[in-house]
Amino acid sequence: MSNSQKKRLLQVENLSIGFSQYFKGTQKRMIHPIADMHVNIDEGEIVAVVGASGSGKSLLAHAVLGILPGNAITSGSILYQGEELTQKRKEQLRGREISFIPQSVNYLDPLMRVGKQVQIGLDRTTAQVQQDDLFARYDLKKSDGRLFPFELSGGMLRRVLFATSVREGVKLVIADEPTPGIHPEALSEILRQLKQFAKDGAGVMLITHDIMSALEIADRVAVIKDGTTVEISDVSAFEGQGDRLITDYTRRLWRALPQNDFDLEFKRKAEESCL
Ligand SMILES: Nc1ncnc2c1ncn2[C@@H]1O[C@H](COP(=O)(O)OP(=O)(O)OP(=O)(O)O)[C@@H](O)[C@H]1O
Ligand code: NI
Repeated sequence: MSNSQKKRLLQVENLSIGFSQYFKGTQKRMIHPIADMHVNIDEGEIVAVVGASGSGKSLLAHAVLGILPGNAITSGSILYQGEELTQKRKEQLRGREISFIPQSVNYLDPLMRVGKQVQIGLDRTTAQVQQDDLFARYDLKKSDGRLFPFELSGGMLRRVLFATSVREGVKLVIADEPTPGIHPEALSEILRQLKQFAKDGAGVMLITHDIMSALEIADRVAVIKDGTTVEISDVSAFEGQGDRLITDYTRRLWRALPQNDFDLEFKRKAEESCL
């Protein structure tokens, strides 16, 4: 897709998420893991969301999908195709136009055969053929479809999760850590599939710890720290010593990658300058 055709698909502004919690039995308090988070995704664009564990990446995804727990209180705005994404609209779009590849295999139904789970949302008459096709694509045996989740390995379950997200007419794909525990061929298949979603015009939010994979396929990278967006940069800024990156935090993240083997003096100076 050329730039001139690209349209804004998702726009998250000033997102804050708090939880009311009981402590000491009866007293109530609020915690605010997310404050003033923002991110936007255009049609045909892959935006990677990276950040430390607990920084709020999954909560961002869950807020867009409308699957936050009941005690969550959110503020800010989430626009999808220029219109406010209300809870009702989230529920209508989820699993259809907006597809979710969850972080945990616990999202699968433990009591349903995995083949049936992959068929959810598919046209009845062609569901079996499509399932066979998806299983082949993700290196699963046809007979695996008759198994229950507990009978599959972690890597196989992740591939089943991926298969549940591939639907015709998908416009926004939210993939939360889709790659851990996946062997290299399946990893490149998953990255290829995410790229294909984007090529077909969908927007992709790729949440990951795997910055190298993210840089391989993403157009832009949003860096999240302590529940806030610290930077959104073009992937091209992740080169050399990261001089084109905006924040020291992101520069440090980039320089800390194993292949960016800068000399120690440089690392020390970089660290001092961010303290
Ligand atoms: N239901 C909840 N109630 C209270 N706090 C929560 C709840 N869910 C998440 N949090 C807190 O919000 C913060 C962000 O959590 P989140 O799951 O979004 O992190 P993450 O960036 O996805 O981490 P990881 O990379 O480990 O998956 C964490 O500190 C977490 O403890
Ligand atoms: Ni997470």
